[in-house]
Amino acid sequence: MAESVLKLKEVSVFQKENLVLNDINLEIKKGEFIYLIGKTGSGKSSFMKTLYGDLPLNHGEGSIVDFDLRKLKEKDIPFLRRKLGIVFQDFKLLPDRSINNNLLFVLKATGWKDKTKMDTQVETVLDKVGMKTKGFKFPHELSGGEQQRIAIARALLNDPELILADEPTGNLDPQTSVEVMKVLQEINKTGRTILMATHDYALILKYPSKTLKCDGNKVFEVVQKAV
Ligand SMILES: Nc1ncnc2c1ncn2[C@@H]1O[C@H](COP(=O)(O)OP(=O)(O)OP(=O)(O)O)[C@@H](O)[C@H]1O
Repeated sequence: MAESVLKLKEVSVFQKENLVLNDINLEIKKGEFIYLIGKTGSGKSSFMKTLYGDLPLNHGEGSIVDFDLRKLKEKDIPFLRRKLGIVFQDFKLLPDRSINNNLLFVLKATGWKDKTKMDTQVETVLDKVGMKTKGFKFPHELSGGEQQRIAIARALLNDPELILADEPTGNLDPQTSVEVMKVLQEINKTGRTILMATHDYALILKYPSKTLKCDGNKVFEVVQKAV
């Protein structure tokens, strides 16, 4: 049996005092690719934020990549984030430095010291997203799709056990979305677990996979109908 990378039991998600999601019971196993869908405001981002420690888990039990979310302290959050790869809709690259330096910055911030190993790791992750030749460029010199590939490369730097992608194709045109999706699929094929929040039903139809839905304060699995 594959080991679990995320387990939630009777979890409630709050934004301040407002209940967003209630009674979530969920297990994600190593190697799965899971979509999280739901209308605007249904709680997808709040759910993701609870998983990476941006919102506290005060109700229910949750473990993610060996961290107990209920016991998570402020000081644990950087260590949790090192085991997660997080990808956002707006790529969040640092505009004042090259792609290589964006990636080196993250490695330094997460405790890497050996320059040769750092350079090799930067090259490895850029290669994984098909951007090996673009490291010298600045973010504004890249297209949206290319910037998102770099953001995915950045998420891979510390070899994460779970990738949380919140609307990674939200700012991209349909064709570019498919290209970014292919990159995520490749990464999943190498054994990494991915949870991806999306509005993009065309992508889900093209790349069917287990799908969770946020609706009416609940999170539940939906079965995709053949079309
Ligand atoms: N920082 C915040 N403070 C208070 N309430 C918030 C905050 N962020 C979101 N909410 C509320 O929490 C609920 C869920 O929002 P959330 O952003 O999680 O939804 P979503 O499904 O990710 O939406 P979208 O698809 O538009 O990104 C909404 O009612 C929203 O108004």
